Amino acid sequence: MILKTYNLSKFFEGLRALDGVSISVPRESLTLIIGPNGSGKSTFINTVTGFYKADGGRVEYEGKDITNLPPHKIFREGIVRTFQIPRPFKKLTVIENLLMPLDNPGEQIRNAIMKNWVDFESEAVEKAYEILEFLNIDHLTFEKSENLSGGQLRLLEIGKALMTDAKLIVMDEPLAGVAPALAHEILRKVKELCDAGKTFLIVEHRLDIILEYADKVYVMGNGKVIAEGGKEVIEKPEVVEVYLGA
Ligand SMILES: Nc1ncnc2c1ncn2[C@@H]1O[C@H](COP(=O)(O)OP(=O)(O)OP(=O)(O)O)[C@@H](O)[C@H]1O
Repeated sequence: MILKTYNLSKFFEGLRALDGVSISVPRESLTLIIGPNGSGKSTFINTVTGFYKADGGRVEYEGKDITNLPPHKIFREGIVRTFQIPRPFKKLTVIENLLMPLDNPGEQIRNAIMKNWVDFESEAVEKAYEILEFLNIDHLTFEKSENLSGGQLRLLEIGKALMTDAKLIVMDEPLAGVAPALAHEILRKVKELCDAGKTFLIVEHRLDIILEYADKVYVMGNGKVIAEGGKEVIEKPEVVEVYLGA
């Protein structure tokens, strides 16, 4: 297991947003977290990646306790979180956005704006081109990000995550606003990346599209894990019930 949580809890003014969540994320796989609105999925991801402080429990990454480390330290351990709302710098091109590091953008933003390409290491530039090719968006290399479709923006987000060399990529609703054909393409790329050594932890609502790609599924309800298993887990009565009740 690359990531494990033990009884992870997070309270908001008495509300148990996470109520003792224990999950295990197998290496080089796609682990999916589903559940109705407000069940705690985003809170879970935010707590694992250090954006929220846990009120109880433990997070282990590669066997190391990373509970409540600040986000930049968790990032350095090898976990990258892509955001629910893609936020590339709109006026910059795709390649410029890729060359912008996720952890410490300050100096590099200036370089990109000033077009100081020489300041980018040629190794990074080469890697960016390889990633664009792999993601089939190399025709957009010099396109301004504001001209990208929802799905293309998600691919750019994945590209940014790949630039970091993180082993675990955490995504919140990567298919929101993405047309079905491109959504499937994104997921096929995710699976290829799993085969190449990456691990994905994904929160997603579009079960009709994503379920067939999931290696492991956790279902949340009211801040707890109410079911886990393969894709057939959604047929369990307790899962149907939690969705109906929501
Ligand atoms: N920063 C916050 N402050 C107060 N309450 C919060 C905060 N973040 C989340 N909550 C509450 O915690 C509960 C779980 O919310 P969370 O966003 O984790 O659910 P979710 O499963 O991701 O929902 P959705 O699918 O709608 O994104 C909700 O009741 C929500 O209102």
